[in-house]
Amino acid sequence: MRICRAYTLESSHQLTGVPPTHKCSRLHGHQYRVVLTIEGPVDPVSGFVIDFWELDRAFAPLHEQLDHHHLNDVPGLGNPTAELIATWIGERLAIPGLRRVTVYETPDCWAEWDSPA
Ligand SMILES: Nc1nc2c(c(=O)[nH]1)N=C([C@H](O)[C@H](O)COP(=O)(O)OP(=O)(O)OP(=O)(O)O)CN2
Ligand SMILES: [Zn+2]
Repeated sequence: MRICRAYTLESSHQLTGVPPTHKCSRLHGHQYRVVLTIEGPVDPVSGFVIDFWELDRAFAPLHEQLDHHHLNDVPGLGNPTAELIATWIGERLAIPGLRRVTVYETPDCWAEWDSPA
């Protein structure tokens, strides 16, 4: 079974790996959508793979660091592309069964980090 939990971030950034002529080298912001995907068996007592509240607790410190912040200033996120934000989140979340972190930069553009395990 797979379950998913989505969070919203309002953050600014500018990309440092693109030429100065690229519009994303300039300061701008996005409403990011972060989706955590967890895979595992359904516990026969709780009926849960994992309690959504446990996901909230695990993600809260990262949300605190990212939401309403300039992402370039977050340690480890010097060039905050969707790919590198998804990796940053995936590498910092210790959630049993975490399979995927999806970061939507816009409704039409997203990146997916898959757990190496
Ligand atoms: N592979 C990636 N490509 C791009 C990324 C990225 O993270 N990974 N990021 C950007 C910029 O951050 C840019 O802001 C993305 O927005 P864009 O696609 O331009 O969407 P808009 O909201 O600006 O919509 P438009 O319709 O294009 O105005 C670029 N590339
Ligand atoms: Zn952008």
